[in-house]
Amino acid sequence: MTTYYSETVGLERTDPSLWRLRTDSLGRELWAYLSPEEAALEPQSTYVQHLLQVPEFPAPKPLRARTPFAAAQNGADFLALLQEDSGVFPCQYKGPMFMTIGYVASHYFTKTEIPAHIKIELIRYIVNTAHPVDGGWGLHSVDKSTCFGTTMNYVILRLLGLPATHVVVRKARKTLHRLGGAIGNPHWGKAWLALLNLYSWEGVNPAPPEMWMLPYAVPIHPARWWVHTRAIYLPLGYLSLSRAQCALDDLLSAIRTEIYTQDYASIDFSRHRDTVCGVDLYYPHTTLLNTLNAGLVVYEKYLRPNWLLKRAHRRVFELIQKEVENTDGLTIAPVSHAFDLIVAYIEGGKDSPTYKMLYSRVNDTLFHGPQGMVVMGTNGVQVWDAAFAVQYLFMAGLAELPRYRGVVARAYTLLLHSQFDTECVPGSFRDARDGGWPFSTKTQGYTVSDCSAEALKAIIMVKNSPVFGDLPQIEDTRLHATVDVLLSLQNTGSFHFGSFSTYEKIKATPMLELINPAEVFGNIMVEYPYVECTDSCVLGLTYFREHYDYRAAEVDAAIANAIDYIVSLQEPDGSWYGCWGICFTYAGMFALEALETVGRTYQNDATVKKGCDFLVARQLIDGGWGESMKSCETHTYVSTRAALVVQTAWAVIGLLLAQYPDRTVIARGVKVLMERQKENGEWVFEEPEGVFNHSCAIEYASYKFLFPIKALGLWCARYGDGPIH
Ligand SMILES: CC(C)=CCC[C@@H](C)[C@H]1CC[C@@]2(C)C3=C(CC[C@]12C)[C@@]1(C)CC[C@H](O)C(C)(C)[C@@H]1CC3
Repeated sequence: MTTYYSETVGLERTDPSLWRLRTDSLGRELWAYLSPEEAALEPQSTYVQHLLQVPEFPAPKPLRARTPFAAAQNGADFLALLQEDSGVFPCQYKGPMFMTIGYVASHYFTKTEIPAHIKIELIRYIVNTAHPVDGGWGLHSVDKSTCFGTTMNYVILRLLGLPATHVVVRKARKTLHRLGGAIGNPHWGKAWLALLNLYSWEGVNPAPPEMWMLPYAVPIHPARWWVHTRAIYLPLGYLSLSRAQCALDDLLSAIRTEIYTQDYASIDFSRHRDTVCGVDLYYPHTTLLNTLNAGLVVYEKYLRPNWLLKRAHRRVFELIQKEVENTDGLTIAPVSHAFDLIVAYIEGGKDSPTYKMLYSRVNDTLFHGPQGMVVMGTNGVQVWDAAFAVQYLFMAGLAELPRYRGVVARAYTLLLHSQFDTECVPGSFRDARDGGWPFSTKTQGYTVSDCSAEALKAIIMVKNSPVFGDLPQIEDTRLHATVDVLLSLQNTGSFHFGSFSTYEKIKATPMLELINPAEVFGNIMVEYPYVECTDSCVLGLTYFREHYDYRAAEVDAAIANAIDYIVSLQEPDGSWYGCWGICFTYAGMFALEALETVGRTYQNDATVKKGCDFLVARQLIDGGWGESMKSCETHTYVSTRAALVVQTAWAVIGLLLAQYPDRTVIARGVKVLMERQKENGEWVFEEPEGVFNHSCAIEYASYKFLFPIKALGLWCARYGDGPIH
């Protein structure tokens, strides 16, 4: 078993053999730590055995794959061991380093004890992801150390019980001081510190909740903002309005003396609302925002009438309660969940229904792993991975083989259980969702355009396969409902006509980005057009119309407009910028795949030709492709030195689907996939595969199986099986 840094600095660990991951038919993932007696009665799944490197894991011992099809099968056999009975392919959806602070700070604020086995593993994860040189933390796990990341994770370690003298804490404190101390935190960091009484609300920029009381018709109404940003600023508005802080105690008093480079009492926090450490600052304030903030500070201090303050509190809490109802207490993601939990605690205490519903979901985003436990970016990747697994096993010619029937059937069943069949509560500023699919689980409650389209395509593949006729069938009308949702999501107004965004249409001007107060993320204020989401929606709709003629004219128009949008978005050099996967390789694959569904190939289409030539020009000496997270931040292609499996698979898929003519180019990529595959059929983690908001890396653990299997299968479909020379 690997010895982790945390063990070398004397930190305890829990017993890997006592952890169990429990998933249910809705894809909920909950970790449990059993007693030895209980553990003896409930065997560990092969997924958990593999994840925690438990020796009992029944690693396959296949013959070394000599051909692409054999490699695809070995990969699929290994993937099957990573699927739970519920159909879920669980994964530690990790990368962002600013999620766990919510879990720990909300427990501390509400004086709720965190169980020891969770504490131990939360500490381990943070210690094991400390920057190897300076011991700090960044915005994400492969980032340089930043003030935000280092402060948040330093405070967590101290709140979870590590002493200020611990070597890890000392080293991180040194880096925090080198970064100018905690005074330089971005907005969300200042808010967390203020809630913990480690900072003053005087030094936090306003987040006026009164905006929620405006008529919806107002163009900058917060209900028109991106779902994640509005979900965070809703409770944050309440908390900054009430200046909520937990009582000062000895531990907090000590931390106050550790995280600043000057005496706490001497800090005039009101002068530091805009103080953000240079390395953190990805998205500086505009003059407009600074002017607005200055005006709001005066308004809050001298002008806001008390009756309005009370009304605003009421309005915000009412909307939080609706969010809780729409998501069964989960809320859209962990950052807002933690803020909402604190608001519910202030409003009604631990016995209030809203607090109880929120707290019942507090562990839904906690996920364990060999380095320790972390709060994930969402409550999982369930629908997204299941939809790809079903599709790609079909595309690789494996799905209908007896040995993979179970894998497909279980993933398909999860998809059936995950389709939305209710609408949100009235007055929650949410669109129709009946028929849509989420990224993670039905409980999370938020339709995502590309997840709905990819799930639709997966479902139709199974529905049309004779091999799966005995599975529960989904009515055609339920698929029509999906198309209704997809058609309702396309941007058909004046913003980026024909494109698809993530959760909703673009509802407000991208000019709102001028008042993006988060400083560490780009493009979070409103919905944006995304080439990947548009591509996926084309894939879903073109596959749908091959089998159904429901709303045929509108589907045709939606596809045509989307294709025009995709073509219009191509850069002069033939690339498309990817926002959710790293980066031009990811978006290039998706775009070429979408264009192929409408018959555009290398031979007959200039856009496709340029797209392929862009990728081929970046093939590495070793025959593969590799792209760095730096591409996302700089908006230019930044190659890695050596190939990465997932991006090589993406490039191979794009070139194959575009019918790129030079077989040898693609063969070199296929060879990399086969060489990187381990004896037992697995591909191992190399680099984070995903990104969001231009600046934060996030890992998609299933991609290293899903995309190579698809690439190898598509190669065989085009060139037949047989040794690659
Ligand atoms: C800046 C903020 C608010 C941070 C909180 C984290 C969220 C915003 C992230 C975490 C996971 C995340 C990247 C995700 C997405 C949006 C932003 C998320 C939810 C979406 C749904 C966007 C559409 C993408 O095609 C895809 C479906 C892959 C992802 C899934 C993960």
